[in-house]
Amino acid sequence: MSGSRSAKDFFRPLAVGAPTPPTEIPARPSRAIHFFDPSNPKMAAKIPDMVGRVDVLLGNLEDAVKADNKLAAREGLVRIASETANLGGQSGPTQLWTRINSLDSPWALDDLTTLVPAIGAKLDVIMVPKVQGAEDIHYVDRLLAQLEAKAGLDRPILVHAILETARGVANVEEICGASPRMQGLSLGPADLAADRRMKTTRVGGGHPGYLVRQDPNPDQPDAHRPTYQQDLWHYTIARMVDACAMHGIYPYYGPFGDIADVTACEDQFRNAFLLGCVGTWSLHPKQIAIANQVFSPSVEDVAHARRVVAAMSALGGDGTGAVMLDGKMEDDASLKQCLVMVELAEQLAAIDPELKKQYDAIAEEA
Ligand SMILES: CC(=O)SCCNC(=O)CCNC(=O)[C@H](O)C(C)(C)COP(=O)(O)OP(=O)(O)OC[C@H]1O[C@@H](n2cnc3c(N)ncnc32)[C@H](O)[C@@H]1OP(=O)(O)O
Ligand SMILES: O=CC(=O)O
Ligand SMILES: [Mg+2]
Repeated sequence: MSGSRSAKDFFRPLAVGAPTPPTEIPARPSRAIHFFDPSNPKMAAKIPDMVGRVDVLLGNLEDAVKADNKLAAREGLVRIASETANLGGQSGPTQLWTRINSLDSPWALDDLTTLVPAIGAKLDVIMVPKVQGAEDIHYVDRLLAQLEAKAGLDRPILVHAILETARGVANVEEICGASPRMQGLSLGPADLAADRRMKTTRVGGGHPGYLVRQDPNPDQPDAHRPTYQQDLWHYTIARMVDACAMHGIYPYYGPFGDIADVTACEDQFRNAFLLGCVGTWSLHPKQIAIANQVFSPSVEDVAHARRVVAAMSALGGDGTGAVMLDGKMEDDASLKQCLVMVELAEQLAAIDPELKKQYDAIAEEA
């Protein structure tokens, strides 16, 4: 919770007539947040067909959009949101998000004052880049409340922060708790690497130089010593996951810029999934399928999780006690992990008919 507001005020609207802030952030499937540049006619043309096939479509207005195209991107997003059926809003199969320009840029204010009146009812989440601390969220929070009140919106637009500065990482817990609108965090490995003065030149992913080497064998000092590449982003993602879990919001991996390396992309996404992230960014259409697959629990894991839930239910259903399953001890702690899997599988099955078929098939086999 914000340090500057009392508990009773935290969930009051920040402007007269603005919608009431949410007390809980719903767990809507968001395995892939697919980025597109609304000023790029080829990308824009593909958006209607992507509705229903990707969990989130994000009209990007920030980095990767040329300065000369900033206005066209903003206007393009308004047009796409207005003309595309079933996109955004609470009931659509595909959420509509945007990434506005950074708050110190010449464009951020116009991004918000244009988008909220024009397409506020369809916009689910606004992603704010380069968030440094709670003060950035407080600024967006108040401005959104004013704009929502003026536009007569009845549902608050949620806010998502990109963690991509050293100060942002240092302030991660206060950013997550700065507003009841906070929906989640994404890792921004490219800007974060630059801000930290890391010696990398990539957009996310690993680096072959970041490794540990096996100790020498005293009996064979000249023998080959294998090396093991380490994950540059483990520390930051782990901090994000804890900060988000503590505040009841959702962590995401960010961009993986090596579009051609689908194998390493899948590995990076899976590390984030296993650590607790709920989704990732997709920069190119071919990353959508990778994200959807990685951020959906496997049928084997869901089958196992259901067996643990059934075994613990047979014990009385209150979570107490322990059972042996396939030689392994299961108790309340493993039951809770299994419930995370089962609940996620149910949420995804509700929006993904192909996945539903796979999960249903294993239920019938069991
Ligand atoms: C560090 C950060 O901030 S990351 C976030 C910001 N970056 C982005 O948002 C990048 C978004 N993606 C892109 O700009 C592009 O995918 C690029 C530049 C990486 C590659 O683009 P291309 O060289 O055109 O890729 P490619 O030729 O494989 O594209 C195939 C088709 O998919 C389209 N396409 C490519 N990316 C996308 C996308 N993100 N959404 C929709 N369509 C896309 C292309 O327009 C092309 O269409 P066509 O068949 O009608 O010609
Ligand atoms: O915006 C994303 C990043 O990695 O920087
Ligand atoms: Mg960035």
